[in-house]
Amino acid sequence: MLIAPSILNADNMFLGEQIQEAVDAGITRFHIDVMDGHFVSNLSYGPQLVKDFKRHFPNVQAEVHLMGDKVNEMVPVFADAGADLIEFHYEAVENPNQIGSWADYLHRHGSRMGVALNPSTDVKVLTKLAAKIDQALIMTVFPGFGGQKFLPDSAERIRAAKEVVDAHASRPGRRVMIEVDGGINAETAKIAQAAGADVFVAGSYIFGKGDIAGQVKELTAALTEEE
Ligand SMILES: O=C(CO)[C@H](O)[C@H](O)COP(=O)(O)O
Repeated sequence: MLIAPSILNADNMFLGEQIQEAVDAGITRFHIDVMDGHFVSNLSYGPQLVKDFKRHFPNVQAEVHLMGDKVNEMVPVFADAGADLIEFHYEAVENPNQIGSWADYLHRHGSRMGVALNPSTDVKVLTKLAAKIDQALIMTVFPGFGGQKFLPDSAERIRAAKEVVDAHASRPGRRVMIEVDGGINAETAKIAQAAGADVFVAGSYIFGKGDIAGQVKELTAALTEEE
């Protein structure tokens, strides 16, 4: 189980301090939402943010969620910036048969690769990708903005995605992580976990309540408590 706070809801004027507070509370990976104003109607960060992040936090993972159309241009840019994992949208790629070669490219660069699926995309598309990718990001809201509500059919989609990746992960022991993103709080994280999620992206729940360490603690407790 891994919690990856999305910095989208952090206070940009105090970003370093807020990341440090989450690190001190036990966070080892951050989710960096990159939005192009076209694939989604919002704008956010660029490669300089990833470079600065890795300069200040070299031992903390930077996971980049590309919400943009220009996958072929952006993947190398963010790999060079030092991203530890890059995930782009299945809906944004022109030719899904090329996704496997991006996995090879990123592995050669020492990064990992994920594919993100919008709530309206059939998780069966993962069948052909599972042997190559490291992570499947199952969006639990439509991408673009933080602070939305976890979609009610998400548990079913997570369960179905897990079944597909487990069945097609190429060799025994190779595990494709299932990540969820959107509307994650202590309650929805447990629903997602019960359905098979491994990585939990939370933005407003961690950064929007004025007590980052307390929120990390609460989410960690919810995801580790015995039933
Ligand atoms: O990808 C995203 C938006 O497209 C964000 O990571 C996500 O929405 C996190 O915010 P919150 O936890 O507040 O829903």
